[in-house]
Amino acid sequence: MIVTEAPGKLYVLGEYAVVEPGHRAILIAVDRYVRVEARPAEDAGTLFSTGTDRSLSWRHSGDVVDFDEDTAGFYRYLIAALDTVEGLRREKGIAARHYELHVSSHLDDAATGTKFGLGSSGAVTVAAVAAIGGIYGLELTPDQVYRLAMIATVQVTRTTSGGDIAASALGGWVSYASPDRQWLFDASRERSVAELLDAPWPGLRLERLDELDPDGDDRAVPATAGFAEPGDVESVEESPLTVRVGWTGEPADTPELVGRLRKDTALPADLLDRSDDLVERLEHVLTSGNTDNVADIVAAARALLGELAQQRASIIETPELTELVESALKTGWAAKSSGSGGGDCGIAVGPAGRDDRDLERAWISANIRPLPLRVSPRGQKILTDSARPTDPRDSA
Ligand SMILES: Nc1ncnc2c1ncn2[C@@H]1O[C@H](COP(=O)(O)OP(=O)(O)O)[C@@H](O)[C@H]1O
Ligand SMILES: C[C@@](O)(CCOP(=O)(O)OP(=O)(O)O)CC(=O)O
Repeated sequence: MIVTEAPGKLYVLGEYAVVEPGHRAILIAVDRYVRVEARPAEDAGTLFSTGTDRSLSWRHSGDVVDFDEDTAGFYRYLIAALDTVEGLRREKGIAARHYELHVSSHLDDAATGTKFGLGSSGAVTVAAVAAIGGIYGLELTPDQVYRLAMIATVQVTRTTSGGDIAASALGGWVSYASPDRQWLFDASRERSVAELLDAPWPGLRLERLDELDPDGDDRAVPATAGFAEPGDVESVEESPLTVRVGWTGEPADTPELVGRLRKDTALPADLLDRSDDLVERLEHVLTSGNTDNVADIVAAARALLGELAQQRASIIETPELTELVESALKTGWAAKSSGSGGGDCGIAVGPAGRDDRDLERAWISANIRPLPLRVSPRGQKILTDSARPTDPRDSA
């Protein structure tokens, strides 16, 4: 059996701008994971998920994979991941196998099922790609897992920037510029998967910015707890910045918000340039360790999102998010909404090691729920690998 995990994500800077190909964002992977178990099967494979009561069977049929249901349903991301990695397997001349994929997502609140907006479709796709790659012994690099998951995702939607996939594949702090998804979709019809793993992708930039140890132990703080005690997280907090996450209690509808903000036209060029500039400045903070300008950078990013929302007569920072940001500012943290806004999460950013007790108190009294999330030092990863034959080409 192969077991993989892939972390959820949060946007730190550059959301919305990053939807335009070639424009940039910084994200963190967070220490909540989607888990996929891949188990060998005989004549047919099956997809299972804790997200639905239904399973879905599939089988190899000549050069294609046949699924027992329309590919547009709940399993669409898993189907696309399977099709993509099976395409690569076929190109490499590796014998086809059947397997079950069992998916469980731990990104949402286990007790209430509440969605925190940590990027479930991205993490599911990434974890599935890694698991199927594991079944066939493909030894995929994080960059290759990103690319395979992105090729899969553009078969489902070309709206998403793929920032969630980037953070989930690489882990830690990730600097990202989105590829041209229409180009990628068209290229995926004309070129082999193997070629697309090596080719330059217009717009794409993918880089991990921190030096956190991906093999280091994760902290053991129960997911239901409030903030971690100071000291609990020392082993993973070597980056110059630390992030705290607050939840407003309102899930957001990202496709609806992105649609409303982009309308039929791309975002204004000057706004995209200013956003890229802020991303570059934060990248410099992370690589230089000089945190002096963080408050200015985060405040400018917040203002820029406000400008964007105003221009498009929409709302990114809801009154609840304003509360979250202003209460954090009063305790000396930099803060902004994270991701599409309209509810969901906000983040507070400060130098690593900063005491967070005042912030936690301020958020609780402002009716904001502090989420016990930290930067995940690891991206997707194969945790157990007990099914793989020594040479996958030997098995049918
Ligand atoms: N546990 C899961 N198992 C399989 N697919 C999942 C799971 N969780 C989410 N997905 C897929 O991701 C889709 C949700 O994606 P989306 O609306 O983009 O949310 P998010 O913002 O969390 O990525 C679901 O409709 C489903 O297709
Ligand atoms: C607006 C965006 O740049 C960021 C949205 O990020 P969120 O964290 O809000 O959420 P999901 O994509 O729904 O997981 C859209 C994009 O990059 O695709």
